[in-house]
Order: sequence, then structure tokens, then C-alpha cells
Amino acid sequence: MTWRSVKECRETLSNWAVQALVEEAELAPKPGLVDPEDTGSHSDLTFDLMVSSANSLRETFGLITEVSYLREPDQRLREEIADIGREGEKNMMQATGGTNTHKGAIWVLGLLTSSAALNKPGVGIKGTIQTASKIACYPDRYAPITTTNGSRIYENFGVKGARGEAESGYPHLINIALPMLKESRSKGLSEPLARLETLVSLIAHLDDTCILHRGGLPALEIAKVMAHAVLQNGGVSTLKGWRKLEELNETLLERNASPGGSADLLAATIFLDKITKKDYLNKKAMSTI
Ligand SMILES: CC(C)(COP(=O)(O)OP(=O)(O)OC[C@H]1O[C@@H](n2cnc3c(N)ncnc32)[C@H](O[C@H]2O[C@H](COP(=O)(O)OP(=O)(O)OP(=O)(O)O)[C@@H](O)[C@H]2O)[C@@H]1O)[C@@H](O)C(=O)NCCC(=O)NCCS
Ligand SMILES: Nc1ncnc2[nH]cnc12
Repeated sequence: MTWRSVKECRETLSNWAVQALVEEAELAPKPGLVDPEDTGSHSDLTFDLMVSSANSLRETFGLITEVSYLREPDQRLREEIADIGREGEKNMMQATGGTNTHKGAIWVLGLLTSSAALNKPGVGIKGTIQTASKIACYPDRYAPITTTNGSRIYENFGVKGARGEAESGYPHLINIALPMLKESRSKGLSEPLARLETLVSLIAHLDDTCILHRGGLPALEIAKVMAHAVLQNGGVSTLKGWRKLEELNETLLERNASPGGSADLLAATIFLDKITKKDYLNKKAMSTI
């Protein structure tokens, strides 16, 4: 199977990337994060701003898809998408009036849309992740030398965050989020509950530099312990698990901490789920070769 045209590939993948971000924002109640019910630990964000930010990135994902279309992953491609990604960060900042909503999401979904465009449809989730990781491993030779929240965290705690996650092959997507989404669905959870359980399992395991940057090591440790408690008490579909989820939310709010990296990986999970749906693989717009 292949795409009928670069236009079809671009429109399909960029729509799914934006949709994944909107669906992540829509999911409620997310602990510490922005959703339609509240703004979590963020005083400078709203749900509408998250949606505007997501929509401002359609062009970024579209351009990444276009330059990646049926190419090989190599150093030149890495540099081309880095340029587009940085431009995307500027567009996002313009759309939000200067608040960082989706930097981590641009990174992960940029790599995944690039990978999905250079592979043929049907390569599957693992193949898509492997290529995304391969692209991330090429050096970003023209990156401006600046201090970021991530670089400070690396200096202080040795935690590699979003970059490390990509370079090591997205272990939290492969080993935590995707299996949890599958398991929760097979237990009969509704789609929103299955996604919420997936988010909680990410918070329980990920070294989220957004939490670290805002609340330090104690916040990261307590967030992980409390997210584990949600799962150990039956998960979000049980009364006891739900109570633990509320406690996790209260603790994150008290510490002004936000699991933004986990939210980005949830959006990546939703995107990967879309690219393996049967209706996409069998879509009549796709020609079989
Ligand atoms: C390689 C880059 C990711 C840049 O790396 P760097 O280390 O400089 O990263 P950060 O600036 O810290 O941003 C990384 C964002 O990734 C999310 N994240 C955190 N932990 C993880 C994790 N373990 N795994 C995966 N993803 C993770 C997180 O994003 C979310 O939180 C953001 C808000 O957080 P923060 O910036 O800390 O801001 P605030 O809390 O609001 O604090 P203040 O700044 O206001 O004080 C939000 O954006 C969420 O998305 C991290 O923030 C990569 O970005 C890069 O190199 N880009 C260049 C272009 C490129 O190469 N592109 C190629 C593909 S497009
Ligand atoms: N829903 C959300 N709230 C706050 N930060 C985020 N980063 C990515 N998604 C987010």
C-alpha cells in the first residue's frame, strides 16, 4: 500500500496530528493539565488557547510531512525538519501570546509525522516509532545554543527528558502507554476512561521535565507514587481509583506542577492509534501496489 499523492499524505497526517492534540486537550478531568473543565496548574492557559495552539501547528506538521514523503531518514532530513519544527514553535508562541503550550508535542508529533510520511502506510506502530527515533538520533547541528528548561534539568538532575525519550526509541510509548490503552479498552472501559488510564500510567513512569522544572524532584516523586496509587486501587473506572485520581490532581495543583510531557506522549499515543486503524489502511483513497 502507498499514498496516492504527497497531498493526500500531507493532509491526512497533519489532520491526525492536530486532531490528536485536540483530543488530548478535550480529555477531562486530567490531573494538573488544561482541559475543558479547568486550567490545572496553568494560570496563563485556557482550553481555547490549547485548541488554537493545536490548530496553529497544522502547517508545521504538513510541511514536515511534505519534506519527508517517501524519503530515507538521514542527516539532511533531520536538519530540514528541525528548521520547520523551530518555525512551528514560533507560530505556536504567536498563537498563544507567548505561552509554551506544545513544545514537547511539536517534537514528538513532528518526528512521528515525518516517520509516517517516509514509511508506507501499514508499517505499523513499532516501525513508525523506530524510524522516528532514528531521525532523532542524528545530531541537530544548527540548533541555537540556548538554555532551555530541558537543558537546565539535564544539568541539575541528569534527566534527558523529551530528547532522551526519542533517542532511546520511545520506551514509554512502547512499554507503557500503548499496552495500557489496549488493556483498558479490552477491560471494557469507555474511550475517555481508557485514555485517562493511559495518561495516569504515563505519569506513574515518566521522568517528566515539566513536573521537575516546576516542582523539583519531590514533585516528580510524589506524582509518580500517587499515579501508581490510582492504578493499584483499580484504576480510573473504580470509585477508589477515581478518589486517588482526585488526590493526584490536588497534589499537582498544590505544587503548581503539570505533567506536560505525559500529555504530549498521550497525544502521540492517540496519533499512533489513528495511523493503525483499519479504515485508514483500507481507505479507498489509498492505492495498493
Ligand atoms: C529536543 C527538544 C525536545 C528540545 O529539548 P529541550 O531539552 O531543550 O526541551 P524543553 O525545552 O524542556 O522542552 C521539551 C518538552 O518536552 C515535554 N517533555 C517533558 N518531559 C518529557 C519526557 N520525559 N518525554 C517526552 N516529552 C517530555 C515537555 O513539553 C510539555 O510541557 C511543556 C511546558 O513545559 P515547560 O517548557 O517546562 O514550560 P512551563 O511549565 O510552562 O514553564 P515556563 O517555561 O513557563 O517556566 C509544553 O510545551 C508541553 O508540550 C517539555 O517542555 C526539541 O524541542 C527540539 O530540539 N526542537 C528543535 C526543533 C526540532 O528538532 N524539531 C524536530 C521535530 S519537529
Ligand atoms: N492539556 C495540557 N495542559 C497543559 N500543558 C500541556 N502540554 C500538552 N498538553 C497540555
